[in-house]
Amino acid sequence: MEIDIGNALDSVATPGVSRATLERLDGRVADAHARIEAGLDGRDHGYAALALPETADPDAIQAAVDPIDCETLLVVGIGGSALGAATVADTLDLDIEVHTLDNVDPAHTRELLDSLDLSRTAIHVVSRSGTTAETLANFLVAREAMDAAGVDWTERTLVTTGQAGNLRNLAERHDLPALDVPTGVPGRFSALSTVALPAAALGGGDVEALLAGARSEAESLSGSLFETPAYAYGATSYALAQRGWRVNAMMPYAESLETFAEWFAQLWAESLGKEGVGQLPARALGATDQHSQLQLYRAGPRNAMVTLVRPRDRPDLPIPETDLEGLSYLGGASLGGLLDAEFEATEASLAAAGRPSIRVELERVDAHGLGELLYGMEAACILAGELFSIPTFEQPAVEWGKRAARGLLGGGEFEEARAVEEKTRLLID
Ligand SMILES: O=P(O)(O)OC[C@H]1O[C@](O)(CO)[C@@H](O)[C@@H]1O
Repeated sequence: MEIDIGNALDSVATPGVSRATLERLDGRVADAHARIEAGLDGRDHGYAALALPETADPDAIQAAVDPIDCETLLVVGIGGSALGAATVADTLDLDIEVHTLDNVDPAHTRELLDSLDLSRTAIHVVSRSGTTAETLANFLVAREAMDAAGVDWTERTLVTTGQAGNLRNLAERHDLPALDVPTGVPGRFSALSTVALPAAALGGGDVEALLAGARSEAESLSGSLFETPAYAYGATSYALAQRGWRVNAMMPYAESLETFAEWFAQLWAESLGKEGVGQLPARALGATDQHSQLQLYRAGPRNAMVTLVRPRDRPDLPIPETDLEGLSYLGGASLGGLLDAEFEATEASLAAAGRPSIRVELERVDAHGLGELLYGMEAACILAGELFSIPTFEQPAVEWGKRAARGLLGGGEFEEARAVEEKTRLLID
């Protein structure tokens, strides 16, 4: 993963980051790296995520999926328990279809289950806590659909969960194959583990290359942002946030990385959105969102930095020659050439408007490249969390709503549920 922070400098963006600021910030990066290294070595909660390229066990994951014969995998999970697998499945060319059930929309769940040949479908149900209502509800619905189709779901279900919890109990009661979530790794940092790698292993994806890509990023971690791409990204995003750029539009120029932008959104929002700080991650796609969101990023409030991601090498498709008026400049070019021109033009257009962007380049979008990107962004996020001085690995703010929903469903007495009923109303219809 190569990072170019040139367009975040104050010679380009207003306000941008001066080189002197980056030099000063590098002192704090060295301290943060020392903290990260100690946390990694001690396998401390959260930091343990950065050890996954070493601690993940691809053979155990392969052994868990080998008995499963399917054409379709249904990943039932939410947040970090779904986005990693969805990113791996949407980025890599797997030889199975992977669907993610990560919401409780009845119409969507019904439609998805009806569209599947359940006799050729396997379920990977994932929940670190083992108690997440949406995941367990969807699993109960999916297994009932298999029952109704005369399919033995116990033969086609793999579980990834913690040592305890409803899902662990269910796995034990039905003797389901179960993998452990990695110890000390919050969901949003767990893609390179038993949480998302089973989808890759089941679909013939190159798990070793994914981990090798992550390992190459791990080896680049050092005490300086000027030598560590991930830290350059994290530190510069932090410095831009401190200067009012509180939105981070993640804009990959590859359709296969669209879901990666969703994965990044959880990582960045749930890790850094605390104590009044953080950056709002916006999901964008290049070149498509040049025609929807770019107007705002160039001419709206001066609060959005853009992260532009692209592979240097990609399969291409020639544009046929044409004698159509005004189109000859396209004829003979290629879609990849056009996309790269769009990438560079968009980057330059932001600079021309004094708006910061960071360029992220991979050699190509493959298993190794994805491993680099996932690990690199995780390390960048952890570094940014150190600089923001916030508890990166917790997400206490999400619990209020869970208690309220549980109370509304009769799952216990929760004052939050009462607050829902006391909503202030001003109806206009
Ligand atoms: O894996 P679990 O425990 O089901 O949690 C799913 C997701 O829900 C959250 O806890 C937020 O509610 C995320 O941090 C997590 O990725």
